Amino acid sequence: MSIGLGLEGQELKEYAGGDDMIHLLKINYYPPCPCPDLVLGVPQHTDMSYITILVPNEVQGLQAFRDGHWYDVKYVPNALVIHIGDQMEILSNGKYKAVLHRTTVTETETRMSWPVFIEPNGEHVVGPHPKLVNEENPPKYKTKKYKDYAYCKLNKIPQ
Ligand SMILES: O=C(O)CCC(=O)C(=O)O
Ligand SMILES: [Fe+2]
Repeated sequence: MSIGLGLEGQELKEYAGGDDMIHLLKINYYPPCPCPDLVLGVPQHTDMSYITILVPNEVQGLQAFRDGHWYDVKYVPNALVIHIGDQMEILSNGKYKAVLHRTTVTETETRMSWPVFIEPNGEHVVGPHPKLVNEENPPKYKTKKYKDYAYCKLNKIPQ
């Protein structure tokens, strides 16, 4: 991903916090629902992380939004799903876009997923990488501590 932005191989990871980055495992459990058309498992959102590495069980349910449509993210046995999250969008000054996604439920089957959110520690300051901004490409995002970003996002306060 670093090379994709024209940086050296390790530069993005180093600026993102290197080995101080946090790996946060969440376990999602979506039981069967009698009215699957009326509810969502998780409402639409982007993840706050840099990236999310997700292992789903075999029950279809994850959807991603693109060009005005929701698309099923097809279950592929033994494959990992990688989401780009908000911090990666910020770090790349908007070149990589955080993916809007949601989950549906079914009437008969239990879905589970195990996302690992790779994110900065709370004190880490995140903003567009200095090598990706200049006069023609001014920063599109504020630079702030991750804990302050998370506070605003969770409390729906503008960033
Ligand atoms: O269950 C899934 O596939 C996605 C869950 C999710 O988006 C989340 O926990 O942030
Ligand atoms: Fe998510």
